[in-house]
Order: sequence, then C-alpha cells, then structure tokens
Amino acid sequence: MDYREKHPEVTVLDPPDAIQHVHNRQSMLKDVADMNLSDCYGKVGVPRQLVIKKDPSSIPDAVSKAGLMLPIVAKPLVVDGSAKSHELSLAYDQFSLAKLEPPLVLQEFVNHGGVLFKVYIVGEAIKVVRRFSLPDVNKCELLHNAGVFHFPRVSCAAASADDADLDPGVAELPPRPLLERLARELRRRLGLHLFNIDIIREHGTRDCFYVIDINYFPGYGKMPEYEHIFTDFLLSLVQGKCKKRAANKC
Ligand SMILES: Nc1ncnc2c1ncn2[C@@H]1O[C@H](COP(=O)(O)OP(=O)(O)OP(=O)(O)O)[C@@H](O)[C@H]1O
Ligand SMILES: [Mg+2]
Repeated sequence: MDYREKHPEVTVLDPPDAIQHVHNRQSMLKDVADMNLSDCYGKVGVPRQLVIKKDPSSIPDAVSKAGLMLPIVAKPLVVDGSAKSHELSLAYDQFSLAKLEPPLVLQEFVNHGGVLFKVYIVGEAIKVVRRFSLPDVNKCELLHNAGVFHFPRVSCAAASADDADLDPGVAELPPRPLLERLARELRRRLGLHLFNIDIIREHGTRDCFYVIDINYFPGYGKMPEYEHIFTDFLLSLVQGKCKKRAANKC
C-alpha cells in the first residue's frame, strides 16, 4: 500500500493481500462457494469441507458431526510453496483421521473419472487443459480399505490427458460459457488477474462441477499459446494506462 502511494507510476498487477487470500485453502474456495454459480450450462460448487486447526484426536468426531462422507482428502491449510504444503492424504476410515497433522482442510473426495481440468486465466484470456488426476474410489474399495494414504505433490506427477483415449463423458471440457462466467466472477471477487483453477466433473454427471484448488501465478509453461496471451495482456495494460493519462490531460 505504502509502495503504491509512493510510486503511482508503477502498475501493480495483483496486490499482495489478494494473493495471500489464495494461499489459504479455506479462504481460497470461499468465493466459489459464495458465488453459488448455477445456470443452464451447469453448476459449480466446492466439495464439502471442514477446517481443523489443532487437536487431531477431535477429527473423527468433528467429521461425523459435520456429516462429511468418506473417503476424505486432507490438505495442509496453508500453501506456502514448500513441498510439504502440497502433500495430500486420503483417509479411508474415520478412526485413521486422528493420525492426521493439523492445521488442515478436510474435503470429501469427489469421484471424477481420474481427469481434472486446469483452467488458466491471464486477464480476460482463458485456456483449459486436461490432466490425469487421482482415480475414483469405489464403494467396494472403501469397505475393504482402512488407513491413511499419503501422496507427494500429485500435480507434478500428473501427465497431460489431452491426447489420451478417454471416456467422452469424462473427457468433455466444461462448457465454455460456464468457465467464462466463473473466471470473470472470480477475477472480480479475488481481485486477481493471473491464476488458475483446478476443476473436476462429478463422475456420472454431465454438468456438476467442483473447484478443488486455485493457484496464484501457476506454471504458465503448460498453458498453450501463453507467449501470445501474455504479450497481449501486458500490451493491453500499457494501452489502458496511456488512455487514462490522455483522459486526465483533457
Ligand atoms: N476433493 C477432491 N476430490 C477428488 N480429488 C481431489 C480432491 N481434492 C484434491 N484432489 C486430487 O488431488 C490433487 C491435488 O489436489 P490440490 O490441487 O487441491 O492440491 P495442491 O497441492 O494444491 O495441488 P497443486 O500441485 O495443483 O498446487 C488434485 O489434482 C486431484 O487429483
Ligand atoms: Mg491443484
């Protein structure tokens, strides 16, 4: 804030406090939940979730009180760029939940056919790619498995699924108008221009989507045509600034 006031000539693309907001997995999805996006193209929500700040022994009770269904994904509450903050756990039974290490966000695992959509946003531009993701957990597996399984950063190992031979119902990209509306609303609510959204389609549905993650300034190298998109974005900022200056002189 101080810097901005002292240097009005500098363009601040995305303010630090808005970036901080998406470093916490509780606040990052709040805007998606508040938005309650539902139209003729589909519905976008967030998985049911619970925040546990401390005391792992309280988790089994807290989960059953909140009515969260197993299996449950546990994610570190704060994303700080470290490998540890991207380590996930999948808990198959209620009692193993007491082995987790808070502070955490616990989320219902949503079956999505093992495919996830990464939506890259650069200002008004949107690009979507398919990535392989965690496979579905069926009822039989849930009955016969117990314990907590730990995963290192899943997205680093995940391959592109853009050219894979997939079930069309799983592979079909989310409808463009729905993504445009989601991106526009999120840009406004988060006050950010450069981020991506991880979105999954509930398996067996056509139009029921969940946002599971929002990342600030993701690895844009994996975004198709990012060179042109970035250049256009930066040019549009300069042009916007010139227009403003010209208007102020009048
Ligand atoms: N609620 C959920 N239901 C089903 N799968 C999930 C859920 N949450 C996470 N996953 C799976 O775990 C992966 C990693 O989750 P998430 O993106 O929240 O973690 P992350 O550490 O922030 O990842 P990234 O490396 O993308 O920053 C997802 O790509 C997806 O495969
Ligand atoms: Mg992710």
